[in-house]
Amino acid sequence: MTRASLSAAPKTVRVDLGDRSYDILIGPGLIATAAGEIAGRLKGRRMAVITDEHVAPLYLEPLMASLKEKGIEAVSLVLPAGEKTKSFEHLIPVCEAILGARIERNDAVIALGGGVIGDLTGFAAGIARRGSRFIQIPTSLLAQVDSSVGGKTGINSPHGKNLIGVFHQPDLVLADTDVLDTLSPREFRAGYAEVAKYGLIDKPDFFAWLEKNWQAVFAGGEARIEAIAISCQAKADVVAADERENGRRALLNLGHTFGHALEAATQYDGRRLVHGEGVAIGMVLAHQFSARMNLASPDDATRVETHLKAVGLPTRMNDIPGTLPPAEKLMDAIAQDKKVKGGKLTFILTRGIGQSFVADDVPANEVLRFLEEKHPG
Ligand SMILES: NC(=O)c1ccc[n+]([C@@H]2O[C@H](COP(=O)([O-])OP(=O)(O)OC[C@H]3O[C@@H](n4cnc5c(N)ncnc54)[C@H](O)[C@@H]3O)[C@@H](O)[C@H]2O)c1
Ligand SMILES: O=C(O)C(=O)C[C@@H](O)[C@H](O)[C@H](O)COP(=O)(O)O
Ligand SMILES: [Zn+2]
Repeated sequence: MTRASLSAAPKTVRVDLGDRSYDILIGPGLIATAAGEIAGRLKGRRMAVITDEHVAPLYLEPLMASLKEKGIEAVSLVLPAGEKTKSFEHLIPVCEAILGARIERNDAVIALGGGVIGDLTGFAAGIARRGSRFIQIPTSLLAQVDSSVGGKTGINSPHGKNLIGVFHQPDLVLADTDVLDTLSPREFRAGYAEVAKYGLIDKPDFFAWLEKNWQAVFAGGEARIEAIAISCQAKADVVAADERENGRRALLNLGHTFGHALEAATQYDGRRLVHGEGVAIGMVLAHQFSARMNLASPDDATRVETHLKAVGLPTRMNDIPGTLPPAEKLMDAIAQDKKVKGGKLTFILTRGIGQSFVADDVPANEVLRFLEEKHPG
């Protein structure tokens, strides 16, 4: 079992994976004290920090100063920001930076950034020297509540999202909640979609709490920290129970089969659609499709859409700027989804708010007709 500590600051959520268990620390000021947390847990005194061009000017220097103060020798690599960085092109310099810095097995690779940097760096750490230690310092809301936890790493392909990668768990996650103040409102909203996802999977009370308190979560302070801790705890519980997605972990994919197809269809162009926005549209579609299959009430889909719209997220395919490829093309990306088994589609569907389930063998013709109806044309 995993458990969030109630009173301590920072809050700690433990991901319970036997001898690969690790802590997620959540709270203000953690970048400045990062080296203390790292040195207390890892023997190595050499690190490679990977970050992006937006995060580096804000947070790289304080992190490097903290490492230096504790006698940790570190190199850094700054990559372009955005989803297109999750590619073979950028994997190569990350691997070379790790090897060039002579990161040994007790040393570590640090991802300082959002989910793009976390997924790419985690993949490089997973393959360099057949597996190097890895620390996540997530700086976007999405990365703090989702991508930094659970060990899914990888890059995209024109064939689909995250199709190349490995499971490689971090040794530590440091979620400094102060850094969210510099995140753009659009990126904060995108991360919020993954927060709402935990409510829609199996926490109807949390979803209802978010409907009432989302403004406080956006404003910062205790409500925000609480929402992050609840999200991390939810993810930690699922990962501890099903690390490699043989069953229950697939629930974390709610909204993603549609969402990933839309990201691929927009060529991972963040000006049109970012991951969390795809998830928001995908979660509305998953609830609408469940209603169409007579599994849930259409009122639930309306409730989900109303809430996501209220926070300013896109909820329909026609909220995406530009032209989308036809529904048949979206089906090509859906057919590449990692949950497909024996050519049969698996979707996360729902019986109502917080009652999601894994549906195997979803008829492709029904999905196609549904997408044709919803497609902006
Ligand atoms: N591995 C997983 O389990 C998992 C889970 C969810 C999402 N993901 C992946 O995560 C990626 C999306 O992550 P994301 O939404 O963090 O995108 P991102 O990494 O592109 O970050 C969003 C933007 O915010 C900037 N940024 C990040 N932190 C900032 C800060 N504190 N201040 C100012 N700017 C900041 C970044 O430079 C970027 O421009 C997708 O590739 C998605 O597939 C992975
Ligand atoms: O951790 C998981 O498991 C998830 O599904 C979390 C998702 O939010 C995330 O976007 C993940 O990368 C999607 O996984 P994928 O296996 O469909 O690529
Ligand atoms: Zn996601």
